Amino acid sequence: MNQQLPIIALDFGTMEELQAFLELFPKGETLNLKVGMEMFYLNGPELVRELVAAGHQIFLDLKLHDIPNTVKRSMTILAQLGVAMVNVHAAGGTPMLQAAREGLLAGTPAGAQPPLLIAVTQLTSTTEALVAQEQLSRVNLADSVAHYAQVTAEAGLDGVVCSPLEAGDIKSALGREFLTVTPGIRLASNDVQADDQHRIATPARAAALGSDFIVVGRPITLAADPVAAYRQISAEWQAAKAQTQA
Ligand SMILES: O=C(O)c1cc(=O)[nH]c(=O)n1[C@@H]1O[C@H](COP(=O)(O)O)[C@@H](O)[C@H]1O
Repeated sequence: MNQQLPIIALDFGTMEELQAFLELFPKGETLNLKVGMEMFYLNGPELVRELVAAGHQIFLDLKLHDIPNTVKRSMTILAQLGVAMVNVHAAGGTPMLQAAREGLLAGTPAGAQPPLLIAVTQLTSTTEALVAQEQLSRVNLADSVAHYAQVTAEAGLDGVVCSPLEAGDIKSALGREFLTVTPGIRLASNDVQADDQHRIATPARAAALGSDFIVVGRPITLAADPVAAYRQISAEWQAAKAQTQA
């Protein structure tokens, strides 16, 4: 998956809305696209195969969280779709994380690269209060994220989903190769519109903090001019990335 390009979250309620969105882009342009639960429940594997055939790089975001056997068998099936990235919840535990990896390897066609396997630490919609009061965590949100990242790395996965605010600490603790995929992206001009996200940052700040991939939905899909918003976010992300590498 091309780290220079934001991953666009395709969160649409109908296939017509999705098609209308994709048709805004020049024909043949390769995009990083995230198919999440909404689109997958609507049109499932067929949609994923179509997007892959059109040359796009797909993050299949189904956040698997179940017993190891179920996750393993499901991953074996998903690995056959030709996607570039899939995810699970780190809270599923080490046996489930390892089972996910085994399932992916078993299902990847001979000669093909297995999809990157990423674990969600704490959702970017999660707050300090929720971690304390509902998860009854003995540690704060940042420490919980760091711990889940450690567990994920030890289980042999490729990286985590976290907020940009936690990416730097995770990279310092677990190394440059361990990937951080960060949703919760808002432009400075729409910081006030955090929607249901609680731990947010701009594309530039996410790059400065060490994020490897940004995932962006509504700031692009709901923009008056989605392609212009995508270009603006891409430019900001790429410029800040280049600075961090200089
Ligand atoms: O795994 C994800 O992609 C994910 C994890 C997380 O912690 N937070 C999060 O927002 N996401 C996804 O990232 C996208 C963010 O969308 P926007 O808030 O519209 O930019 C949504 O499709 C979420 O499902």
